[in-house]
Amino acid sequence: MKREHMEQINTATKAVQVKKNINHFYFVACGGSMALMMPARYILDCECEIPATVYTANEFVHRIPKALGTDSVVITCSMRGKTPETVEATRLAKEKGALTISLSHNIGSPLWETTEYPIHYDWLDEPDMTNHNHTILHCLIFKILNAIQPNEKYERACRCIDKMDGIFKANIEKYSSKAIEFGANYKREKVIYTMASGGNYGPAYSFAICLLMEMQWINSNAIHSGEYFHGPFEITDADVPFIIIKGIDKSRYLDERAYSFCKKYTNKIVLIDAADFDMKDIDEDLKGYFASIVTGVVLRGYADALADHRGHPLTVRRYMWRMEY
Ligand SMILES: O=P(O)(O)OC[C@H]1O[C@](O)(CO)[C@@H](O)[C@@H]1O
Repeated sequence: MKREHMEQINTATKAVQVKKNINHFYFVACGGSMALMMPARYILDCECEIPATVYTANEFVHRIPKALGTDSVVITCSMRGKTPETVEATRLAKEKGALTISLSHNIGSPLWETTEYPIHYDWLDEPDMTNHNHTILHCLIFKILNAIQPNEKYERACRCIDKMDGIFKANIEKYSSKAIEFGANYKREKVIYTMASGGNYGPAYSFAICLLMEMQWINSNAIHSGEYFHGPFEITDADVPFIIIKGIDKSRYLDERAYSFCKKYTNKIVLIDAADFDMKDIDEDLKGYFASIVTGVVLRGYADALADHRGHPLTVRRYMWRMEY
């Protein structure tokens, strides 16, 4: 990881450490940037007694959570740093006295200027993927955990961060032919559902709403594996495609149950099982947490292949950033 990224993370962590009675961690962003925060919230929720919630920025702004105040830590994220809802949520949080930390690819953006503790991340043109948003956020979360409740586990987690570039690349390679197969076989589908739970729900949600709906104009919905049996399973049929993620965290059973049922009624399932990920050198008790960000990277490969086979670049939008909304 680049030195400036680590310094920004350490500065933000120190500011959190100074707060003695943190009442709530709020993760606030929009779309893909919000989905990015779900695995981070999952880690905090599993490891720490302080409540953590993910908000879409405009709901945060309009609802203004009652507990938001001087004891709160608000972590916001925006790739371009210009999404008005996210900038406003950060401004509001600061006004309420909360500690604000913001991740952005865009130094000097409105978000960067609004927040107290900005953290930069690189994106696809940076070869070392430990500088990308997912790993920067994981690093921040484990550093915060270690600052507020020191534990050798979190120190080990911080050391795992350096190994993630190799792990991402090994898994991109491992899944590259499967991704191409997916692109070729699914290019004419009008609808593709995703299903996951636990730390993998965020990547599944991001794939559904951003990569399929926004960037490919393919109908989709991210179904929570636990919720599948409470409505969505009624649409299961031989011609209804699903991408099912089986995680290796505490909710794996939910994914296995959904997969077992689904596969009885359709063969149109693309299964991505995190147990097959190449996670060498990651400590056993931390694999589940890191696998969720590998899922996102693997899914991105599937989206690239789909876009390629459809001749529909991921950059094309009809409305986003083009029309008034
Ligand atoms: O991360 P930013 O710059 O706030 O952008 C948010 C927008 O980008 C996406 O995450 C992906 O294009 C959208 O879902 C969302 O509207």
